[in-house]
Amino acid sequence: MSITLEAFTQYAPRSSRKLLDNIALTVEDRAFVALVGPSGAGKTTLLRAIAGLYSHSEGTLLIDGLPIHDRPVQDRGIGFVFQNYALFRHMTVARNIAFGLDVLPRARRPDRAAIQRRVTELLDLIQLPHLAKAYPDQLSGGQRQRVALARALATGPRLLLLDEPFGALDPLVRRDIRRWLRDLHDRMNLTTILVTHDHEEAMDVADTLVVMQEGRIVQAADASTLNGAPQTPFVMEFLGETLKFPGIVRAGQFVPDNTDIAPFPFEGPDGDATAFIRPHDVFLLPGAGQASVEKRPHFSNGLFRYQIVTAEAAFEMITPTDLSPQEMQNVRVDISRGKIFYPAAASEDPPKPA
Ligand SMILES: Nc1ncnc2c1ncn2[C@@H]1O[C@H](COP(=O)(O)OP(=O)(O)OP(=O)(O)O)[C@@H](O)[C@H]1O
Repeated sequence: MSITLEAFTQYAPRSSRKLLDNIALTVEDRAFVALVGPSGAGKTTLLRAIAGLYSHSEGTLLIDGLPIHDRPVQDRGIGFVFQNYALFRHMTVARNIAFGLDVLPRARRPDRAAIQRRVTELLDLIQLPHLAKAYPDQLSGGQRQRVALARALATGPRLLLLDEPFGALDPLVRRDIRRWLRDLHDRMNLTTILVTHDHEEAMDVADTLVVMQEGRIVQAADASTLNGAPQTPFVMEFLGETLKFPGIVRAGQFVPDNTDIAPFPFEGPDGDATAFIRPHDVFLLPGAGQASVEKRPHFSNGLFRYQIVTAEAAFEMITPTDLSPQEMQNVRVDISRGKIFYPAAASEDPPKPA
């Protein structure tokens, strides 16, 4: 199922306040898209708008090429899973899954045997056939979340909208269930939109990440484009630990204010600018400067952290190399893999909430 939003603006109820501002987004049929961004960025609002849950909007919202409100709710083919998965506690797992079919108008409702078959299929799909008669309180968080997904899938939706569905799960279960979800998405030819504030989760599971800030989309791209070519400082900082070094672009070079950081070639207009860089893209030039380096006690995923102390600032870098004492003396710092932003790029970011 494809979704197209053009110049889409969503207002708060009975107010002229814009919750979504001039959204342009295309989600192709069978795509897996993650909406990411800080709290209050408008992720849930956008998901609910796509479900057609709001009025009071302007612009275009098409589902498979048709305005969403032209279709009756039951014909939209949308399954929704919320963060708190809200299973009915007094119903068994099987009844929870059957719920969406049980409440269909009589003319559209499958007969009892067909509903039973569908529930059995879905229990197999979520790998919980033995828990048909269990109650939600008897399940783990991961199992409950799978039941919530099965319930959303019962009516055969083509579009799955998921609002922070893994929020309550521990990290290992979270990773397993999102891989499982991705596999399910592929096997069932679904179109899936997932809201998460966890960009690593989004990169792990989605084809496209839509980065939101203050009701707007700041960049929509695959993970490697976002990492390699973030469009604004906000996107770069949102996606991971970032070091910032102010300086100036002059005659084809970026010259950092901090003299312990080596200038490097950069083609761009002359003027004030800031180099943004990930700590693992920082390198050292031993014997070329005055900065000192100290090893930090943290070691994880085969990576070492080092504290670099320059005359002007101290910051940390990450490297797989266990540096020798010689490599840690009188260093100059190489940040030539950094991304340069001019002040205008920063001011294009919407203001941060107070
Ligand atoms: N019904 C409403 N009336 C007024 N303001 C609203 C309404 N719903 C949401 N908002 C506001 O819209 C903004 C976006 O909220 P939304 O829940 O979409 O953000 P989010 O990115 O999903 O955040 P979170 O990660 O915290 O869930 C917030 O400032 C919120 O207060």
